[in-house]
Amino acid sequence: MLIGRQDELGAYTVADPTPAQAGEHEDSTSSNGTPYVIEENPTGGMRMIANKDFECGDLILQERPLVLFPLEVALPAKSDLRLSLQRALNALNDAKRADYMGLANIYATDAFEPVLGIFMSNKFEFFSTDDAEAASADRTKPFAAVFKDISHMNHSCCPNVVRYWCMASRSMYVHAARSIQKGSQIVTTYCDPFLPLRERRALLLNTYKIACTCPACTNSESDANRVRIQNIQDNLAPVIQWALTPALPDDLLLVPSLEQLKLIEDEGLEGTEYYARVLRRLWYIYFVLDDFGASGFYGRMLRAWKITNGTKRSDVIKEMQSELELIQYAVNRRRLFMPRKAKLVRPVS
Ligand SMILES: C[S@@+](CC[C@H](N)C(=O)[O-])C[C@H]1O[C@@H](n2cnc3c(N)ncnc32)[C@H](O)[C@@H]1O
Repeated sequence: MLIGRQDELGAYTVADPTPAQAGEHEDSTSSNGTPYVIEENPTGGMRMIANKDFECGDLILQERPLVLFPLEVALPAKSDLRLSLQRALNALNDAKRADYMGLANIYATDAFEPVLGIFMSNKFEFFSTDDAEAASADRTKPFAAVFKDISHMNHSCCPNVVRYWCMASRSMYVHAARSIQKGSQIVTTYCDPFLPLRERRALLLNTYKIACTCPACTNSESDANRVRIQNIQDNLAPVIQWALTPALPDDLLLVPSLEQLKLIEDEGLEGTEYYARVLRRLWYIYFVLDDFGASGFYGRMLRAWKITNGTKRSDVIKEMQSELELIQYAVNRRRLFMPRKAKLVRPVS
């Protein structure tokens, strides 16, 4: 069941969810003081800065939007959008309306009215990960929303966060995709980071008036690196095959997997599914090699990645437990075919 009411133009009014409705998602940040601050950017506008150190997987914030629309309502060409926005704003209290009107408006000099310009400048578009109603009816229905804090996050093609929408709690979750030091800027991506540089450049300029200067946009090898990353398969067959063939070298798959991991980290794309693919491989490979320390390390990273990307903790644990059984099976079979080590013969005294 969706929470809140939807008016005839599609805007949702946001009602507080009960804990049960809020669903089972990652725990909140328990930090001393605020985990982030919004401050002026020396190059103009505002930005979000980490106010503490975050580890990969940490929850940075969970925020409910000021306004939320199905995307079909939120297209600027829709003449209803202005009216729908006005209604949504009227439903907010004065403080929240002031928060909305205080957000950046990159279209201030264009023909858009301020409420529209602010919406177009600050909206995030997303799919719901857990809306049972949408899942059965129309799983592909996207939404757009504007947030008081999240909308201050600037763009990078090497984002240090991942975000997902939880329909049950009507909120956006933002997790650290890698370690973020206190004082660093918290940045998300406004576009598909795997688009070629030329296409990202055009999209960012046309839609957000951004000339991106992130590490990926200033590295002439980044496009090729990102193509290589997209070639990483989600296929465990080669790992199982290797595990069942003890004659193959131990590092046959380990070396390329560690290289892939480094490539993704160098490109700042830890939040993408390709990172999870490599973590999963490393978790398997080290397990087969009896290096449980390293296997556990990558297994924990994979678990954090899955939770960070919106899978419920209990589902992740179930998923990973049944995967472990598969690895254990491969390991047992491998042992059967391993050459027995010669027994030590004690000299007869
Ligand atoms: C959703 S707002 C982000 C927060 C905004 N900087 C503010 O002042 O609240 C989007 C706008 O921020 C600016 N922006 C975001 N990322 C940027 C980047 N990487 N470089 C330059 N400007 C950026 C652009 O003006 C963009 O249209």
